[in-house]
Amino acid sequence: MMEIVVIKCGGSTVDELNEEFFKGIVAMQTAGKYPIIVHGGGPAINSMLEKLEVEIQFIDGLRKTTPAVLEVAEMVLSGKVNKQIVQGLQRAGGKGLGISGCDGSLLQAVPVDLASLGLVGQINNVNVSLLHSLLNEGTIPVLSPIACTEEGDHLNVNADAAASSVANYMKAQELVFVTDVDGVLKDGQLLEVLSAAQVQELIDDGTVYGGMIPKVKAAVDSLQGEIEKVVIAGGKAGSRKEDGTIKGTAIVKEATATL
Ligand SMILES: Nc1ncnc2c1ncn2[C@@H]1O[C@H](COP(=O)(O)OP(=O)(O)O)[C@@H](O)[C@H]1O
Ligand SMILES: CC(=O)N[C@@H](CCC(=O)OP(=O)(O)O)C(=O)O
Repeated sequence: MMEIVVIKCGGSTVDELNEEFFKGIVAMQTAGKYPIIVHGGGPAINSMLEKLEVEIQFIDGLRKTTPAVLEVAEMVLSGKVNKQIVQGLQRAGGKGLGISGCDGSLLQAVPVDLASLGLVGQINNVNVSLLHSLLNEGTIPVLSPIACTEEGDHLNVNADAAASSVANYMKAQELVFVTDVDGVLKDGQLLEVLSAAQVQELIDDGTVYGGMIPKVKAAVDSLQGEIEKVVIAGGKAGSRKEDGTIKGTAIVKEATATL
């Protein structure tokens, strides 16, 4: 069976990803696994919107996406950030292949709530045969989270949710969220293992807030499929333990330890 690993690169950390990170992904492929990257780019979209003086608004962690915002989000995600990651892979000796979720109807979606959120989508299908062809060609697909509707309209999708959908439709073994913190923290301490129930407690008591909420929710959603474990980890070089393994929070179906 193909061992597929979906790696979500957060926009918060994309500029910090170094050669070691990309070499790690290429090494994963050399070891016989099939990595797929899904990336975000929230901070880069914000800075472009600011330059263009377009209003920025988030509702429950999702960007309100007017047609003007979509144009900028698509340009930044599928143009700038996507190619930055492809370049990182290529410099590390990998066959990075950048593709937007709209190309080949890779990510198909429906609007979440047109009236309040505008052109924001939730994925209801993934073109798995196209992704399998790309994997079988030896490429490392790099997906930007712009999806399309049956009518061919483009929608902006939260990248954590997009990564979780790709992992579920592709029946991935692992899903890793790479972000700008070492994992889920409580009082400054890294929580190494969390169950779905514990994740909900941490949201309810405010320990998990903001951009960490869609990540832990996407992690819990993914555990309903074949995936046994989802990891939230830091992408910076400093986010590694002394033995080189990446620090992180594993979210599992059932955790044994209490918080
Ligand atoms: N309990 C928590 N532990 C760690 N980070 C948290 C927690 N709650 C909220 N956060 C915030 O979530 C951020 C990561 O989410 P986000 O900025 O959306 O990253 P990304 O762009 O990688 O998706 C962290 O930088 C931190 O500010
Ligand atoms: C609908 C929605 O919110 N889309 C996100 C897509 C990018 C993203 O999710 O980037 P991060 O992973 O860096 O947060 C946005 O426009 O910011």
